[in-house]
Amino acid sequence: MTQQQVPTLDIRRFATDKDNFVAEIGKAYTEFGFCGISGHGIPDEVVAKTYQAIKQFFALPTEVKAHYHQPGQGGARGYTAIGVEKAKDSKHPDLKEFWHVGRELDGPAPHPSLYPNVWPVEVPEFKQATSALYESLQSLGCQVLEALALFLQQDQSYFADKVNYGNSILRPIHYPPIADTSTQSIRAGQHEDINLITLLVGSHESGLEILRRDGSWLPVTTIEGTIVVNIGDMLQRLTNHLLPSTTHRVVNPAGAAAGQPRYSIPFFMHPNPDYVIETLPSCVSEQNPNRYPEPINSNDYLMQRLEEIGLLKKPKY
Ligand SMILES: O=C(O)CCC(=O)C(=O)O
Ligand SMILES: [Fe+2]
Repeated sequence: MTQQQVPTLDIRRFATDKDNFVAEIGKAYTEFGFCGISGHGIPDEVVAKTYQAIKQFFALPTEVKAHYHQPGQGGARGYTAIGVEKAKDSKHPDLKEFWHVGRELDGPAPHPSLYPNVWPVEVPEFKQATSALYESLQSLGCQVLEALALFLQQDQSYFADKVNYGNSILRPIHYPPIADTSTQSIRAGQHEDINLITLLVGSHESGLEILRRDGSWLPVTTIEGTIVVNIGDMLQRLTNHLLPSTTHRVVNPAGAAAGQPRYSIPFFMHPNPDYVIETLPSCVSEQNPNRYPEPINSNDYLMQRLEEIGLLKKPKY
C-alpha cells in the first residue's frame, strides 16, 4: 500500500522559477496524472458565490430543474438529471445531477457545437457567478497548458490557438445524500475524463479517489484553496500516453456522512471543436511507438465518447 500523495505546486513559480516548475509539474503528471495547483489567484469569493448559486439551483423542485434539460445536445448546456450519466462500461448510473455552462460567445458561433448557454431564471446570480468562475478557470487552464507545452518540448504558446474557442464546460455537480445505502451505484463510477485537462474546484467533502498503477485507490485530499488539475484522454492521446489520463471515481461515504450531500465543480477544458488530435512527434520513440497513427477531429472524438457514457443517443441510421 502506497502512502504517496498527489503533489501540490504553486503556479506562481511558473513565472519565477520556470525550469524547475516545468520539470516538477511534468513529473507530477507523468506519475499521477493529477496535480494540485495553489497560488492561482482565483479569489475565494468567486468560488464561494458559485457554490451559493448552484446550491440554490439544485434545491429547486425536480420539475423546475427538468425544464432546463436541452434535448438532443447530449447535455452540452443546462441541466442533466440523476440517472442519465454512467461511467463507460458501467451498468449502474452515477448518483449525481449536474449543470453545464459553456463558453459565452460575442458573435456567431465559430462551430455548431458551441451552443448558446441557458440560465436558470430562479437563481438570478447563477449566470454572473458561474461565468466569472468559467473565465478564471479558462485562464488558469491556459497557464497549466503553457507549462505542459514546455514540458513536451513545444513553444510555450503551443496550445493558445488550439483552445481559443474550445468547447470547454463548467460542470457544477450535486451528489445528493445516499437514500438507499444498499445501492449498486456510486456517486461517480470509475472513469477517465474525455477532454484535454480538468480543473476541479475543491469539494469540501471527501470521496474523490484516483487509481494508482499498482491497482490501489488513492484518496485525493484537497487543501483549502487548491485546484486539482488532471489530464484527460485527449491530452493523453496527443502525448501518446506520456501524460496519462488517470482513472478516478467518487465513492459513497460510509456511516452518518452518507446523509450529507456533496457538491463539486469540475471545469473540462476542451480544444477547439475542429482541432485535429495528431500524436506529437516529440512523444513518439522506439520504446513508445505511436499508439494513434490515425488522427481524429476533437468534436468527432467527443461525440463518440458522449455516446459511451449515455449522454448522447446513437443515431438510428
Ligand atoms: O466530483 C468530483 O470530485 C469529481 C467529478 C468527476 O470526476 C467528473 O465529473 O468527471
Ligand atoms: Fe472526472
